[in-house]
Amino acid sequence: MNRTAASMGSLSREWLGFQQFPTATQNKLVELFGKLKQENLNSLTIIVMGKGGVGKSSTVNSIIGERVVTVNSFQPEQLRPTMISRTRAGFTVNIVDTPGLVEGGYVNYQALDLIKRFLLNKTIDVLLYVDRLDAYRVDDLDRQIIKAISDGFGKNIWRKSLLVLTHAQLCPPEKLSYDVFSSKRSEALLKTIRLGARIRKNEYKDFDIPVVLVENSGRCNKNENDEKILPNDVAWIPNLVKVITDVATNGKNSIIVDKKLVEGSDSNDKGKMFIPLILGVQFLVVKWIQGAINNDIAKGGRSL
Ligand SMILES: Nc1nc2c(ncn2[C@@H]2O[C@H](COP(=O)(O)OP(=O)(O)OP(=O)(O)O)[C@@H](O)[C@H]2O)c(=O)[nH]1
Ligand SMILES: [Mg+2]
Repeated sequence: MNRTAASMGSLSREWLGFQQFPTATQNKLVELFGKLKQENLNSLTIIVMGKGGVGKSSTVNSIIGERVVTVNSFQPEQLRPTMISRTRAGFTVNIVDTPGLVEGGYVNYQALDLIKRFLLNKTIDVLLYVDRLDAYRVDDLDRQIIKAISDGFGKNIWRKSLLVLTHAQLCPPEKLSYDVFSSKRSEALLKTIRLGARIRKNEYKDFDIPVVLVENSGRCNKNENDEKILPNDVAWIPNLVKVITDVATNGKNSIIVDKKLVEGSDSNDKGKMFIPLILGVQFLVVKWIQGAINNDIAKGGRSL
């Protein structure tokens, strides 16, 4: 487990943005990284995925404490994945920002393929699946994108994942309290993740996906220690990093992106093998229904 930044094939820089964090946050992060180092983990590779424009790049910038990737309000920005590596006191964080997986109403399978190729020979320790807290619906597209991630990286990636909800400094609609609103939104998304990843009821415990709320806005409220806080008073940056380290050390295997994974699991091609079989079964079913109808007509004719 002694993967260093050098062996990841990346150029790791001193983490200058770290000093931007308030002292209270810095102390908490140093403690968390210290715990990881005690477990012989000297680096973490985090990948950030989700639909377009949900705040992936903003979240990467918030974690690093610098504007390392471009944030764009009105057009899809990122076309290919980028890896940012920062080292602080012997601990390296590698974080991979990716292009949105849904653009213009469709799952962008090409983008997913690009991400897989980019990650070849890397190990994913944690997946941040990002969406917005301030949205009110989940639809079939959400399920499709989850399914695409599962097909691409294997269902087990959800054992190393957390759900990150941005735009968390909101006033809930109607009379809902903040906590009730955010748990309703989280539950709806978790349900979709279980559905899309085909996680069965008896597996829920094994695929326990934590939810973390995030507010990337510069106008985020702060506590007396100058840490950015949510309406429920949680200092969210140390909380996010804490949950990331929890997931990294949850005892489940990290996802190794090898050649087999990149080339072998093209589910579209796999699906094609079954087309003749499906057509055959369809043919038999149609024949059987036709037979039944003919039978009914024959019987009906007699009873008239
Ligand atoms: N208020 C608020 N705005 C946010 C938050 N996160 C992101 N934004 C804004 O949402 C817009 C899109 O953010 P990005 O970080 O570029 O989103 P993205 O998911 O990286 O987008 P793509 O790379 O195009 O897929 C920008 O205008 C951000 O400033 C947040 O937590 N709160
Ligand atoms: Mg982006």
